[in-house]
Amino acid sequence: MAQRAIPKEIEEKMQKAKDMKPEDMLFTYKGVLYPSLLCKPENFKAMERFEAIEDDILLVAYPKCGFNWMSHVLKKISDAAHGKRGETAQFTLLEFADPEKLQNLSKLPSQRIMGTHVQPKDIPASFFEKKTKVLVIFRNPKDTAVSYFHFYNKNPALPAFDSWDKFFSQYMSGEVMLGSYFDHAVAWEKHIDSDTVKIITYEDMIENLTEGIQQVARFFSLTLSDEQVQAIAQESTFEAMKNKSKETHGQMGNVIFRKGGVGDWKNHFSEEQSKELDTKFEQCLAGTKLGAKLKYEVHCK
Ligand SMILES: Nc1ncnc2c1ncn2[C@@H]1O[C@H](COP(=O)(O)OS(=O)(=O)O)[C@@H](OP(=O)(O)O)[C@H]1O
Repeated sequence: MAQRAIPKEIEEKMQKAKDMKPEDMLFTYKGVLYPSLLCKPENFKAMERFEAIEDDILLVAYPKCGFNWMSHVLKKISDAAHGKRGETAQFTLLEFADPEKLQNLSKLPSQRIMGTHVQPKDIPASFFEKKTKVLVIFRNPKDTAVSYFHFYNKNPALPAFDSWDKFFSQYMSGEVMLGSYFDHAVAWEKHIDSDTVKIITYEDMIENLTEGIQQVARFFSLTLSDEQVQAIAQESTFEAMKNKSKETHGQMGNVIFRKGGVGDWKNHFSEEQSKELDTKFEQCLAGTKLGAKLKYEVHCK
């Protein structure tokens, strides 16, 4: 039986979306939009006080950059390295955990694996103070936008967009859940030389999943045999994960595992939109290490 990645309680909360007006589905906290059904302002207050420890694992991603993929890979790596089978504690996003749940997280035995979609400035300070290792997965901004557009339209807990053009314009201005892709990218660029932060890209994982798994394991000082790496790679392809998604993600399976891969932006962007995003990328990330890592010329031109 595959382990559930989306807890039943989150699915139950999302059922309430049927009774909600689209305008009530998101709320603003400190200038950023969050999903009303899953986050509450008190969650963020409790997060500020959360105590990380050095051997925790924190996975961070802007929405649609490959969080579910990497969280699956991480759990498999941790289970294999620690000789467990599907036992690694199920984790939820820190911002979705109410204060009581966050308190309970504190009682979990190590090695805890946690995740978040928030910007570095909103990550509990203790992660940085304790030098906890933080893995960040990024994806090129054009495919991220397309994935996000479909997510908004398929996710019952988010207000649907009646056109790609409308979504694109809000994505560019950062008026989407979790804010601007570019604010996240610029913020992570400042951490790129840190020994405790590793940034990996979706596209590099697509190109060489085995190498991606090895890099992640090495970063967390977890030792895997070649056979274990191969087995994790086989269980972590898009097809393998999509096939199991009903079991692991319930009704959200089809919403999250949509198409996978690189380049779907070419089926959505107009030439003008493509140029607009090129200019924004140039302004925010040209000449930066994260900009180079994203291989924009290869994946976005
Ligand atoms: N194993 C594997 N291989 C390749 N691609 C994968 C995989 N698992 C998930 N995905 C794709 O990742 C996109 C979803 O991103 P997230 O998991 O970050 O979404 S979320 O923000 O947490 O809802 C979404 O991208 P799109 O298909 O382009 O929409 C998923 O299909």
